[in-house]
Amino acid sequence: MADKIKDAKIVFVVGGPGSGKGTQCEKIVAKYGYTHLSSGDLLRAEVASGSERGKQLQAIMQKGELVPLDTVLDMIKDAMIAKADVSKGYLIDGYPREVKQGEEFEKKIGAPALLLYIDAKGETMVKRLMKRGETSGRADDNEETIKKRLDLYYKATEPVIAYYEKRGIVRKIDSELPVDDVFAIVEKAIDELK
Ligand SMILES: Nc1ncnc2c1ncn2[C@H]1C[C@H](O)[C@@H](COP(=O)(O)OP(=O)(O)O)O1
Ligand SMILES: [Mg+2]
Repeated sequence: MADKIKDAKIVFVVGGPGSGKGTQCEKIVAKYGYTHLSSGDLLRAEVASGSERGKQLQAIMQKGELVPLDTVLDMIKDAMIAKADVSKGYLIDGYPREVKQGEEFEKKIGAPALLLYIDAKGETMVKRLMKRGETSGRADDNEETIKKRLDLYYKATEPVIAYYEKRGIVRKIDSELPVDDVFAIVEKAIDELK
């Protein structure tokens, strides 16, 4: 079953909370026809379903912690397989959150062709998240949880970037710029893939 997605282009989209991953992914989908899979959105959908698993996930996410690796990976894999016939490529947004998650992804699914590192300053991310929190309805867009998410990002996720830098597939994107200027840099990185 995983054979179907073995040859697909896989792009990891990594960056801190509020750095602009979702914003850029939306634009990539519109221009390139990629499938956007946000691990956070998949998890929040599970929470919204009201299932028992959803309730456990909500408790973890509300604390700003990482949910168990196998749970996220299974959800991503199922979503990838569901789109295998129509997808030009996959944007894996918000995953891997830690090096171990990247290793498991490659074992069970495949290797990424590119890692887009969406880079913004800590203070910029906090500002954007506080603003997003006014309308997002996300339980984790509040000051206390934002701080925890940022700490965890620096501790667990930045090593992910270093790990893939050694493989030469990281493209760092300056996400301090206005959205369209950020996208101009993103486009170059995607175009190089062809
Ligand atoms: N380059 C940019 N300039 C200004 N605001 C931006 C931006 N990119 C994203 N935003 C806004 C949109 C959202 O309200 C908020 C967080 O963006 P997001 O795409 O939801 O981030 P992420 O998915 O990385 O958490 O910041
Ligand atoms: Mg997002």
